[in-house]
Amino acid sequence: MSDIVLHVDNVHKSFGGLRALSDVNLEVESGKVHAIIGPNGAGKSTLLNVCIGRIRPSHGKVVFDGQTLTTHAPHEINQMGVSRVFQTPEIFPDLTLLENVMIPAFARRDGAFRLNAIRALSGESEIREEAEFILEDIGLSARRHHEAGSLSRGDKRRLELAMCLIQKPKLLLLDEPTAGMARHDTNRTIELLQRIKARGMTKVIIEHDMHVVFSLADKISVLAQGRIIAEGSPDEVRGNPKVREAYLGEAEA
Ligand SMILES: Nc1ncnc2c1ncn2[C@@H]1O[C@H](COP(=O)(O)OP(=O)(O)OP(=O)(O)O)[C@@H](O)[C@H]1O
Repeated sequence: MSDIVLHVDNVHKSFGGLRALSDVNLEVESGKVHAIIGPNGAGKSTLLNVCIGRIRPSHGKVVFDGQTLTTHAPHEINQMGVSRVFQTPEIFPDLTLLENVMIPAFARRDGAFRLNAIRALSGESEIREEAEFILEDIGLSARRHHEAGSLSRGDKRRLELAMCLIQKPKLLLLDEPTAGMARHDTNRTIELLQRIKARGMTKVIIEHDMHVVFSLADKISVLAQGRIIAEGSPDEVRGNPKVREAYLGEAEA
């Protein structure tokens, strides 16, 4: 029997007269990678932002692990076990990579970022060890004492992923995790996400790069003009003529 951890239930979102999402329903299975694809302006980021509490839907709700997310603030949703990687990395450029990865661990433990407590970090050996392990895992260990602002865009995105992983989320939401990366960085990120998948973490991923989508996704939902127009396994979606017309044909042309 399937085990659904995330339900998007009849979600609508309008910005003034513009309908960004219309009657969107999704079911995300525990431990799986669920990709959301679609052309530019389809509503993918809006949907992700509804899931993390940054945008309130005009109608409908999102339920995660039996709790309604749409009535909670972003930091409360984070405390419930939902982490996200944004299109533009949200890191602390003046702090070292190690400090960047340690801070969200305090947020997970204390319920808030303790930016002013950086000097106390050295005493937190358990969290430091965990952060060192994660930096090793994502291949940034050699630069752990460098300032995060000195990293390339691709490495900043991987650092942000590490900042999510230390929170041990039950659900990880990724908004174009490989955007702006060179092919070898993209492949490293795919390999990292495959390793995380093997550990059973549920993921929702928005991605334009079909190589990434077909390498990772168990299920794909296709959004076009704010509506889900197709859903299924990668093979089902690849062969769906509506999808080819709305998106894949365009991407593969
Ligand atoms: N805050 C906002 N105010 C007004 N319109 C918005 C806002 N956010 C998004 N939109 C509009 O809603 C629609 C969906 O945008 P969204 O960013 O969710 O699409 P997307 O599928 O993520 O696109 P892309 O792939 O280009 O990132 C677009 O027409 C966009 O211009």
